[in-house]
Amino acid sequence: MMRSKVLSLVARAASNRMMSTATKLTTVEVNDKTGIATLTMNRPPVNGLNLELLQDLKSSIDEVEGNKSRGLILTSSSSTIFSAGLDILEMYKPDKDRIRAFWTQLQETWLALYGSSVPTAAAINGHSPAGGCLLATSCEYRVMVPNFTIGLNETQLGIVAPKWFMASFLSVLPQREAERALNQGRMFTTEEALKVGLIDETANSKEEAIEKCVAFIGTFAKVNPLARSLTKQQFRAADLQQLQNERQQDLEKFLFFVNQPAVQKGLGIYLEGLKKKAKKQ
Ligand SMILES: CCCCCCCC/C=C\C=C\CC(=O)SCCNC(=O)CCNC(=O)[C@H](O)C(C)(C)COP(=O)(O)OP(=O)(O)OC[C@H]1O[C@@H](n2cnc3c(N)ncnc32)[C@H](O)[C@@H]1OP(=O)(O)O
Repeated sequence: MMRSKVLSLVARAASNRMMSTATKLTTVEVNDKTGIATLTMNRPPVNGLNLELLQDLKSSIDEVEGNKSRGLILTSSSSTIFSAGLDILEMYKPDKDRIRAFWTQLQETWLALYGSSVPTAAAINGHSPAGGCLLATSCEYRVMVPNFTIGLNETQLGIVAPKWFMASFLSVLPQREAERALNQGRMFTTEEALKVGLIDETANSKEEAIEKCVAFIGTFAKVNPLARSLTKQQFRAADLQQLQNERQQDLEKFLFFVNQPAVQKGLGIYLEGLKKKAKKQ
């Protein structure tokens, strides 16, 4: 390795603090110069959102809220996948207690991310279907690397995105665009996502995506943090309150829906298709 590269790695390590090492599925690294935290999902192969990853995500978001970071950038350790969305294995032939805990945790994680008091941005360095898109659209800004896809594809799996998934989508896209894309279960390429406004910028690499997220968060440098965060909360309060008010009904609806034989059959076929595709590669 060239000496300059070694020196730059040493300098970078010195200016970044690893905040959470106890959790294995996410890491939080705070840059000492910018004060911005990078939250990285690390559940190979596809960052499928299972109960444990959702728990780690929630505790990492809480950690960033608590450590006075100037902002939060959400990204992935994979070079091709931001997140494949909910881990379908949590929903297919589910364990009765675990699936309750799983959905409840998903609700909590969304409430924490969408309602976060710090500025949030997603450096989308890979595919981002369904729950992956939910995470990205829960942030305030999105920068995506080319040649990947993003969208809420639930109808393609024979499932229905709940109202709060739609709320995140609608905080980014105009209603007409959001409704059509959701009904179609449309996945957008990076270029299409930029055109329609689902993402804010493109970047040629994960590093560049993070730099652009840092620049976005930097736009708040001269804004009073309390005024900024209360303004954000007011924009998002109705969506957050709606889920808070309906959490139990939302859970029961999900359990009823996911346990329908037709839905189970559809999930089984979809999983089989994914596995066949993986074997061919
Ligand atoms: C009336 C109101 C009612 C309200 C009811 C509410 C009901 C709502 C319910 C649920 C909502 C769900 C939202 C979701 O997030 S569902 C998940 C949707 N995700 C997807 O469709 C993505 C599927 N995956 C892919 O498209 C690809 O895997 C991709 C992410 C593009 C990566 O491709 P590639 O790099 O080629 O990797 P492989 O396809 O080979 O996958 C590697 C292994 O990972 C497994 N895999 C992939 N995705 C998932 C997943 N989401 N869950 C579980 N497992 C997944 C895949 O099978 C491979 O496994 P293996 O190596 O064992 O064969």
